[in-house]
Amino acid sequence: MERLAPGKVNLGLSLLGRRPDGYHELHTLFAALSFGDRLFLEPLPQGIEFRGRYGKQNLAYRAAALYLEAAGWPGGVRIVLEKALPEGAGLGGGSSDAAQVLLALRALYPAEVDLFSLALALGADVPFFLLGGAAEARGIGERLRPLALPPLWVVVYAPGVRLPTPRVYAEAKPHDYAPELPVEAILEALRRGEEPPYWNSLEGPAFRLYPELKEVKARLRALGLRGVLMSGSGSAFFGFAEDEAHAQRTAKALALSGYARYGRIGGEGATP
Ligand SMILES: C[C@](O)(CO)[C@H](O)COP(=O)(O)OP(=O)(O)OC[C@H]1O[C@@H](n2ccc(N)nc2=O)[C@H](O)[C@@H]1O
Ligand SMILES: Nc1ncnc2c1ncn2[C@@H]1O[C@H](COP(=O)(O)OP(=O)(O)OP(=O)(O)O)[C@@H](O)[C@H]1O
Repeated sequence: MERLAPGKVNLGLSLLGRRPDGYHELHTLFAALSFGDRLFLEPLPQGIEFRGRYGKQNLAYRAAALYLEAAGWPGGVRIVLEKALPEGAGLGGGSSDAAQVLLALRALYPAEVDLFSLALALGADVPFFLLGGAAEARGIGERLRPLALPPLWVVVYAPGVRLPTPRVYAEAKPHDYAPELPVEAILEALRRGEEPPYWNSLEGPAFRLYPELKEVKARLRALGLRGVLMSGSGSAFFGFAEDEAHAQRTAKALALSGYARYGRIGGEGATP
């Protein structure tokens, strides 16, 4: 069984405040990309064979162990993970891999298991990837409301800066907190091809840690992309191109200095 584990971008991310448990209350819009990692899974009589980095620490491996244990299933699975998304870039790579493993194992070994709870235990971004497409998220990212997005050409660029998510959140200060995102105004601007009125509250902490990221954002704007924003906890940025030719040209120019890809979000073609 082969599955695409799509990446994601956050079409706006507002930090509403800090919770007693140390996590931050979020308001964000997730959008799955049309590209991502690839997973190959096949059933085994027992045990988990995993081929990919980090071994048993890999989120894909951990998702398999969690599901098989929760389902109480003696069977096992062989997983080969083919990474295509840059790690620690804010594109949800590991989270998406984990969600796809949960979905694949439920297909291989159906059981009365609360996939959503297993996903949330693996990470704040994992529940979204059980849905795919686009969704408004609250809480730490687990309270989801599906959204309909117009089809858009998106360019994603990650400079070679690895930004660990916990480090960026740890750097967030109360002056980085912001109100809720204007969801309807954002969707309307995206539909009209205008500059969306969104922001990412984690840019402040990320730019304090790595000031050179400000230049990255300015460069993507100078290339004519619209709605340029850092995704998640970074260091990846994204922006919208006028059409496929513009997206292709821009990704090509950016590929000379880091990870750059173009693809689609929204419309019916967003999720595989
Ligand atoms: C930045 C985003 O990617 C936006 O989509 C997510 O909020 C982060 O999701 P994630 O990478 O799955 O994050 P997790 O692995 O669950 O958490 C990593 C660390 O980020 C911090 N964290 C995460 C989510 C959140 N709402 N508040 C937080 O403060 C916590 O310190 C946590 O220990
Ligand atoms: N399958 C995986 N793919 C990538 N990283 C993984 C995986 N499993 C564990 N990791 C570890 O988790 C860290 C975060 O992975 P991930 O790629 O999800 O970060 P991210 O792109 O910033 O995601 P997010 O947007 O959720 O913060 C990596 O730096 C790596 O150390």
